[in-house]
Amino acid sequence: MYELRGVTKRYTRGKEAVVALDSVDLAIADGDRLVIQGPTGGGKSTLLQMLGALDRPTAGEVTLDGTDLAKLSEAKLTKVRSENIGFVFQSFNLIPTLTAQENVETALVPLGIKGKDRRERAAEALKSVGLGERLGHLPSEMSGGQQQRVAIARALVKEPKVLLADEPTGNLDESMRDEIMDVLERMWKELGLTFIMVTHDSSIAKKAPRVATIRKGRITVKENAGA
Ligand SMILES: Nc1ncnc2c1ncn2[C@@H]1O[C@H](COP(=O)(O)OP(=O)(O)OP(=O)(O)O)[C@@H](O)[C@H]1O
Repeated sequence: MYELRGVTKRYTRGKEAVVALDSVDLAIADGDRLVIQGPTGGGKSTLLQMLGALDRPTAGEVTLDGTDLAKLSEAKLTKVRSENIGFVFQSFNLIPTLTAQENVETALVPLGIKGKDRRERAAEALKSVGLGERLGHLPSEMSGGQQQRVAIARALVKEPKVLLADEPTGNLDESMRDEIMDVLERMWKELGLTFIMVTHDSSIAKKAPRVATIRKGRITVKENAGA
């Protein structure tokens, strides 16, 4: 479970200081599905970076299962990320010269999983997102929706506790958006993930059980009884 207490993130741009997060308190239980929305520049991506241990807060605590991420060394943070946290981004971030299977395998390299085991797990993950027939395809040989499914398989092949997604449907048209949301929702249910997603899309936010809105670095959270 995540617990954020008084999380503040300040960036300095020249002489100007920007408060991207302003004393954010937030608890996210294991297995929760949380959507983060808000106006551009409000602090959504910054919050996701704190949750993903990609950056440290200026002040406050970000604890994951009781460990304060801000206090860990870089080496320990890398370990937490590679074992426990899967990331999916708007721009799929696949390696263009690697096949779908090889892209997924990259997530298992830091865990020391080798050879046949790695190939089998990557193939299995691609099958679970409906790409069992596309293992040998390069990103350039796949549609946007298929590339995002490879990215989802790469995020989930290591069986993380947490999946963080930053605008995962932002580069996709409406039909692919629905397809990707269906895959993400199915994975959340099947794998018991804690799933946290930033989106501008209000139709996605309407279906989420819990929605956090961030404006000017301040957070409000609403339960969505109908979802
Ligand atoms: N590395 C950085 N250096 C300086 N300022 C930054 C940096 N990253 C973000 N900011 C600033 O922090 C504030 C919050 O940015 P953030 O990217 O978290 O917002 P966002 O809600 O994700 O916006 P968007 O919807 O446009 O992606 C903005 O004012 C932004 O300009």
